[in-house]
Amino acid sequence: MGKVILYDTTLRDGTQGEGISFSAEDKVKIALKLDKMGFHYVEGGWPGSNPKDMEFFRMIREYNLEHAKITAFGCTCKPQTSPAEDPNIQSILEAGVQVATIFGKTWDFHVTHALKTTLEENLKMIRDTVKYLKSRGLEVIYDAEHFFDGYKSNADYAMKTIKAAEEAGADTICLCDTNGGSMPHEISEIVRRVVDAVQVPIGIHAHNDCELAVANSIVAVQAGAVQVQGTINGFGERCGNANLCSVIPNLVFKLKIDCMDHDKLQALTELSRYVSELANVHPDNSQPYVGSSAFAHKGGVHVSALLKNPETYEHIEPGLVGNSRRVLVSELSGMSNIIYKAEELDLDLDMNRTNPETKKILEQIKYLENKGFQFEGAEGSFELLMRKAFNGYHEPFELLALRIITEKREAGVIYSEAIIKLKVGEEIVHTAAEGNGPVNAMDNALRKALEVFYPFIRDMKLADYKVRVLDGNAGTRAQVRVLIETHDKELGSWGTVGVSENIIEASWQALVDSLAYGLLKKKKETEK
Ligand SMILES: CC(=O)SCCNC(=O)CCNC(=O)[C@H](O)C(C)(C)COP(=O)(O)OP(=O)(O)OC[C@H]1O[C@@H](n2cnc3c(N)ncnc32)[C@H](O)[C@@H]1OP(=O)(O)O
Ligand SMILES: CC(=O)C(=O)O
Repeated sequence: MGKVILYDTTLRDGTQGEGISFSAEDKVKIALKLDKMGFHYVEGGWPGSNPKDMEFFRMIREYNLEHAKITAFGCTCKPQTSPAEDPNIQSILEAGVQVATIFGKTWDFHVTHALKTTLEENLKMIRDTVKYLKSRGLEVIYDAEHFFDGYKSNADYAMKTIKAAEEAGADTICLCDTNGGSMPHEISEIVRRVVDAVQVPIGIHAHNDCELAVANSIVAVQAGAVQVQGTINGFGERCGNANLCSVIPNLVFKLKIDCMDHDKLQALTELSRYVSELANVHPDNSQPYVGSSAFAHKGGVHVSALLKNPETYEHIEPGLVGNSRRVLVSELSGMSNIIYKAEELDLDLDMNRTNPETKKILEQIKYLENKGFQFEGAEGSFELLMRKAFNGYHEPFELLALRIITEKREAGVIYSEAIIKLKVGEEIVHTAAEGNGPVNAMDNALRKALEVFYPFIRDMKLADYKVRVLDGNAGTRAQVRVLIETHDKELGSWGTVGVSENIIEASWQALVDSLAYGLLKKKKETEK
């Protein structure tokens, strides 16, 4: 198998996914990234749909792209009209692109029930539209909407529609599994028949309604398709499109098909997270290849083998797609997890299987996890725990007393104040601070007391604060887990955890670890 052309439709079909929207500026940023990665086509949007998509086409013209051709999307002209008078087609010309992607109807049922026209008229619409855009000097990709459903319903008519596109001069015909309901064996067989019957290159555009969009894209390529359409992170209408973050490494590493340079593929994880960030959606941790759990190892048996050879539990080397290996520490850990983690964190601790402290700390982790702690997202608390167990750690401060008052005053305003007494070295600090709630007041008071000794904690910002009720049936008596993420410009981000039946106590534990770990990181940084 030779080369496969990558066609990204994140900016068009991707934005048809629920909750996904990009500004014109963000679309430009994504298009530039895709270009840099070596994507061959970037579908920028439907210029006839909305002013933002048209604005994208105006903005992207200012850039000289290295690899990608920008395509503008639209449908065939309306029944009984000509493309020259169809505003949707005219907007494609206005977009100033060199490539138009036009979708047309394949399925007889859609022609009669959605377009409400005749089968003959639909063929004319396809022919006229493709011919018109070709006559205006554009490369034309013809997306055969519902091709597989159409083929199953009336193969003869489905073939006539793509023949009409071919005869009118379409440069590529892309077969769409629009409703995402086809099985791999159907895709494979139908693509093979089409490839034998037409001369133009064939593409595949698969939706994920049966969780098969990636598999269907792969079998289509094996059956002769040479273009794959899909989106970053699988964003798209309903259940999404074929996820190119999976399709591409599958093609390159599993089928040895040339579609992206290996050095560019190393930016795939970053691309995936960048697109999620701009879409303002949380990255899907369990995404194959690029998710943060894709190479995260939790079970003790796995980690033990991994230490001997990573290939025992990894199908590829994570760095090939720019991802990295992670070892999680939890109640499912064995000593291998602890030893691996200590090495990864570069802890100068004498940690090995024969050292009884290693076993003790493993037991302590299991005990704490059983109580509701979770160290997977709290590497700060985990490292402090290990350091405390190995005796080389001195707490940077000690709590002597804490009092929090919450008062509801006139006009419904809630007010909180925390009064705190700490021992820092040999000194006693006694201070108070207000906040918009008890946790905020406690945070402010703790920082106020410590800033005198450690001024750099001003730069450590609370980036995230999550509370999870652990036993919902206990109502307001329930145990809660607080996870805090702290960020510092210089030191990066770290997570800490606290668990208690009292939300203030759980927050206190996580807050104390957050600052104590920040101080430890700072100390390590200055000693470097
Ligand atoms: C399979 C796909 O994902 S295709 C892409 C789908 N994406 C989108 O729909 C997002 C962008 N769409 C839009 O902004 C709007 O739908 C527009 C601007 C394109 C059209 O808006 P309106 O003119 O108000 O039409 P509306 O959205 O209500 O209906 C779609 C029309 O397109 C027609 N149509 C659908 N497919 C085709 C086709 N291949 N060729 C020609 N006309 C088509 C429908 O029959 C319908 O026309 P009708 O109102 O005369 O029945
Ligand atoms: C064209 C397209 O997006 C589809 O048929 O799914």
